[in-house]
Amino acid sequence: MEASYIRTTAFYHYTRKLCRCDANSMANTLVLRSAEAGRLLCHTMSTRRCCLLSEIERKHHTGSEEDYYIDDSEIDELFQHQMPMVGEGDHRIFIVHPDVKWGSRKQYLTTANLMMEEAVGLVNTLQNWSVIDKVILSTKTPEKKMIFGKGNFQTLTERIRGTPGITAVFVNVERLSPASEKEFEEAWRVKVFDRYSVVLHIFRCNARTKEAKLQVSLAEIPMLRSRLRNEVANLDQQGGGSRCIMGSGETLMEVQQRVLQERKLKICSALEHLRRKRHLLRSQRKHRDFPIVSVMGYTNCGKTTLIKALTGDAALQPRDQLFATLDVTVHAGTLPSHMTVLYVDTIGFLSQLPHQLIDSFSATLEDVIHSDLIVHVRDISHPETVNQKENVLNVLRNLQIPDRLLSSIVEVHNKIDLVDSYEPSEPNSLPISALRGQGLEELKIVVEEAIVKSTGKQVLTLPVDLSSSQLSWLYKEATVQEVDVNPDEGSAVVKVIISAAAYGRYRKMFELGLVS
Ligand SMILES: Nc1nc2c(ncn2[C@@H]2O[C@H](COP(=O)(O)OP(=O)(O)OP(=O)(O)O)[C@@H](O)[C@H]2O)c(=O)[nH]1
Ligand SMILES: [Mg+2]
Repeated sequence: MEASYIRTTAFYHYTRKLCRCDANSMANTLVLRSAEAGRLLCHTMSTRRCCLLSEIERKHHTGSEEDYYIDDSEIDELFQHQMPMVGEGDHRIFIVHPDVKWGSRKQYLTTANLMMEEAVGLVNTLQNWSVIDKVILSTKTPEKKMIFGKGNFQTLTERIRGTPGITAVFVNVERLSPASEKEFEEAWRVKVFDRYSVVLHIFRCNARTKEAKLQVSLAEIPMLRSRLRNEVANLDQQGGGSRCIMGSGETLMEVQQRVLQERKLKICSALEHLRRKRHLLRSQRKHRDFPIVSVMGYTNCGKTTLIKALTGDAALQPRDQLFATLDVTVHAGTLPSHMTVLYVDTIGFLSQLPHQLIDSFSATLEDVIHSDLIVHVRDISHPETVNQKENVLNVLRNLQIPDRLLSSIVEVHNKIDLVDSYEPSEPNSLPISALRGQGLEELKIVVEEAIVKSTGKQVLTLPVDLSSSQLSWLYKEATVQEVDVNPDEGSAVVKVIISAAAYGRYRKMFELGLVS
């Protein structure tokens, strides 16, 4: 039987299968087997989901409250069924770092050795992944399909093929083009990953909450798209990929792209739902007038450890792992004046993190834009600490963080316990050890001063009549620092930190005598 006929028949059965899907079944994993190639194109598809999607899309435009709701089991299902980008199980990795020696692509903020160290760190973060061998190769054309020159590529191919046990090669570039990936996989006969796929896999392994799972699923879509393009190009070469599936008027590529587009729409809708919920929580927090401090920094610098030390929140779990925190979480702590602040723990930064990945997670960082202060934590014991700082500041600028926040950042030098005879290298930075609890009281004082400044709160001394509800009102709406009671007169002098809005309300209620 002619090969293209077999393919067309396979597409036909595939389409029929799509149409015959039981509308009540939650998901149907459809496997298209291209008979002669023996390849599997597995794609998850559910007719019910498609209906749901159009419904979501429709509601999206009408904008009613429960529009975006997708229950937990559906999110889990979506997350589980989306193809894991780098395969399951163990990997023994060969790392290649293409080093650009000059030109616009050269990394001026770092060195090839340090970039390689970071790549090793990424691999070691994953359970059951290990580095078998690694090499730094210079290149002039990192953007070209082949990246490496002919001679280098040949030597590299021989070395990879000659090293037993390798299951994948990690090319330490932000993103490989589908063509390069295909070329390399054919030459090296193992899977090929780039920074995007490895980081995304770490995210996938660490995603615990609904939002993180949805964001990972969203970030995976561009990879699924390019993989699909590769698969269809392969079939095309064999003469059938872009043909219409019988009777449908759509090619396989178009069907698959549509499925992905629909999936993307669904994820975006669910994220929008969660974002709205977060917005509501944020406005409730604001209403309660608690200042918000966002704790940011490079991955593994000690953000979670610091918040744990400042708040005593036992639920926080610092881990010696890249991207241990994938969700924004909020934790209450107290400053020296007894003011309650909310510390926001954020996702860590990494150099050369692909933009699509940042985009997917930037929604998570929305809270930062609405905070009153940013604390930038630096791992001062890290050899790359200066470059890491630059990287964090660059990302913050790109995230459109307001100038008022950028200009008031409190910089913290963490892990001083790991640095022999630490000497402050920069003015206005605070040395601490979050792990050992060093420098935390000083940090709290600085945070308090910065908060008072940024929120426009004022420290006031108010005379209070103890027979009225003034004092309890102040305890509720402001931060009471000191109460000096005069028992004979039944009054007190109270030192408070209070916002302009709360003071306005106070005056209206008590000083103007409306309430006693
Ligand atoms: N020696 C020392 N280790 C620290 C200090 N602060 C944090 N660590 C360690 O650094 C590792 C990372 O800490 P985390 O608090 O999880 O770092 P993070 O910035 O939240 O990391 P991500 O969430 O992955 O971005 C853990 O093993 C901590 O115990 C410190 O002051 N001194
Ligand atoms: Mg963390």
